[in-house]
Amino acid sequence: MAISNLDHHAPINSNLPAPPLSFDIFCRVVDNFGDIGVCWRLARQLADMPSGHRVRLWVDDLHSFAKIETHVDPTQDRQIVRRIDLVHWTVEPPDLQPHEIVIEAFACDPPKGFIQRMTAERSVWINLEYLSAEPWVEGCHALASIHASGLRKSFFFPGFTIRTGGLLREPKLIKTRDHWLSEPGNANTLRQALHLPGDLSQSLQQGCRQVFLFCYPSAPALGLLQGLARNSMPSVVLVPAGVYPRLVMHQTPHVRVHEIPFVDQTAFDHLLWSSDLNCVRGEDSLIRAMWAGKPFLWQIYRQNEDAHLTKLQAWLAQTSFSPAVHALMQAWNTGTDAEFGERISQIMSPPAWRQWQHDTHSWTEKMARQPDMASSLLELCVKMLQTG
Ligand SMILES: Cc1cn([C@H]2C[C@H](O)[C@@H](COP(=O)(O)OP(=O)(O)O[C@H]3O[C@@H](C)[C@H](O)[C@@H](O)[C@H]3O)O2)c(=O)[nH]c1=O
Repeated sequence: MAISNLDHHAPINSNLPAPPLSFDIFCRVVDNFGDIGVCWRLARQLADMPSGHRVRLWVDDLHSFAKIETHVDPTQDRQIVRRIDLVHWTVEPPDLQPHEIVIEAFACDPPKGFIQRMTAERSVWINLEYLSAEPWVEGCHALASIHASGLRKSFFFPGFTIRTGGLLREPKLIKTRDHWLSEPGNANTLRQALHLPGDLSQSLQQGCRQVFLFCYPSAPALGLLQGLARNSMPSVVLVPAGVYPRLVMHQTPHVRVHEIPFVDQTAFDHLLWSSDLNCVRGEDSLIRAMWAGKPFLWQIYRQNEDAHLTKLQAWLAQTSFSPAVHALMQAWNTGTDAEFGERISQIMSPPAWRQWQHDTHSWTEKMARQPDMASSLLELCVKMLQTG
């Protein structure tokens, strides 16, 4: 395998080529919503850029997609949603001409016939990798290998440092968040749209704690309720339907649990922004919780041989959280309900909570100063087009 490393920090030759560009993004939904979540965000950000890039997104599972984007019709093999050309990627995919840039998400193997046509078109081929904070990522970002077709395929690694491909962040996201939060009516409108019962909405308006819970079934969620119960402030825990169905049986008058419907990615952000504590999972919601800037717990997607725990440690090492928050995150991923409940109740003491709020806020600010992923990806693609 021939490997080359394109210097992605070198300046772009501004003469070549002129935007707008055209993109194919291939997405196979392996599990859950993270694969399509990342691809959809990326597709939207590219299509929304002022240059007016053309984006075509190939997705094999339209039903999962429709849960996080209500405009998607799972019965339609071709449709335009938010100016993006959607193709249902079936076992017999349509023979379409490849665009200039082909993004293969998470090594999902575009169709063979399509790759052959990419050779004729000399399309730029990028493999978008999963997010990891492990140190080796910096050394592998933007490396290329020569595929059997003769095409060069470059490996784009998102990440938390400037030597990686960065994190998905729409332009002015932090300003948009602050503007949305500055109008308290926005949170109320969101709660109405989620059909929250009047008494819960009222409690939240009166300052009761809002907790958003998006986790895997192995999370010590009962421990979370126990920890919240020990705090003097009442809580309302909002759980997307199907995420933890048994939890509602464990609610008390002091810690209420309410199932909410799945929402689109914009409303998902609003939910995170308006909550006091966010429990998130996987890859994409971690980043969204980070942009919300509120204390959050991350449950990492489980991998064979506990590889995910190494990733969790690598990520924690890059944050500026206290040892108590490190232990809390570890307990959220591997601890019992009792252990987690004890730790969360300790961290809810006012000084520890303020410290966590402060540390999350500063980490978010630091990350928001780095280049965002879509811009870095675009920069790499332009260089690839220039170098041929
Ligand atoms: C609950 C909810 C989620 N979402 C979106 C937010 C995210 O884009 C997406 C959830 O994706 P994640 O947070 O990544 O978690 P996930 O567990 O759904 O997806 C996982 O899939 C595996 C295959 C990956 O390897 C994991 O890393 C992870 O990405 O769903 C909504 O838009 N509305 C909702 O109501």
